Amino acid sequence: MRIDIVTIFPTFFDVLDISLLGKARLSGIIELGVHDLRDHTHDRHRTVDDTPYGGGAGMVMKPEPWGEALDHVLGDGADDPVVIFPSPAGEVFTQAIARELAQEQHLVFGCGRYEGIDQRVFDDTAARARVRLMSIGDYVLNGGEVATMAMIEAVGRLIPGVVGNPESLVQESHEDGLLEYPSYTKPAEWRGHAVPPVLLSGNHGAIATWRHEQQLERTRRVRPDLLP
Ligand SMILES: Nc1c(O)cccc1[N+](=O)[O-]
Repeated sequence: MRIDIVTIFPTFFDVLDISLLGKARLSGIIELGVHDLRDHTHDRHRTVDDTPYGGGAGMVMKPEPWGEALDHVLGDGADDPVVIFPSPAGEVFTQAIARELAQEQHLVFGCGRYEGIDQRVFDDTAARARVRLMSIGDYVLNGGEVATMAMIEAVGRLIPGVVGNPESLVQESHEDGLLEYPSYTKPAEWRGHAVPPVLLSGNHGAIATWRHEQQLERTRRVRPDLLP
């Protein structure tokens, strides 16, 4: 998979050189390009924003630099890219969407800042690529970089070969629509807290039953909205 990111803060993504995603890049499983939007400006101040038509507070990101940057990143579009713009006005990013995106050949993330990106950038891009505005939650961030990082991690770890043991992807929160069960490791007793005896029983059937019951109880208590 190829991932491209357009941002005014390219060094924000230096962290993608480490850990699992860094290894995936070294092994060629993931190819990453980070592009500075200001490289697609042509004035002395490398201007990327301007005042909003219709008035209002804040600044809006200009269409020209975005148009040029996305022309560069999308190329002829032969690999059928999906262009994702993190936005509070987007569809909610879920594990199911992460699984969908992990099947794609080419993802492009457009990180907006200020009051957002001129709408015509979305419209112009949608004429030549699949465009999705995506939200990671109902709260206010200063831009799309943090959301992009979260989505890249959620998608990247699902790409075959990125996570060493694929089994570890199966029993996780949201993977089966439920929250994950509580986990324990040695010692069997710690500060007066004992590990649930069933986990020490060696009875795999009973352990599986207990874990599913814990998932249901936790989901009912914390995230009843996830239950059918
Ligand atoms: N919530 C938010 C925002 O306020 C700004 C950019 C992106 C997001 N988001 O992805 O959720």
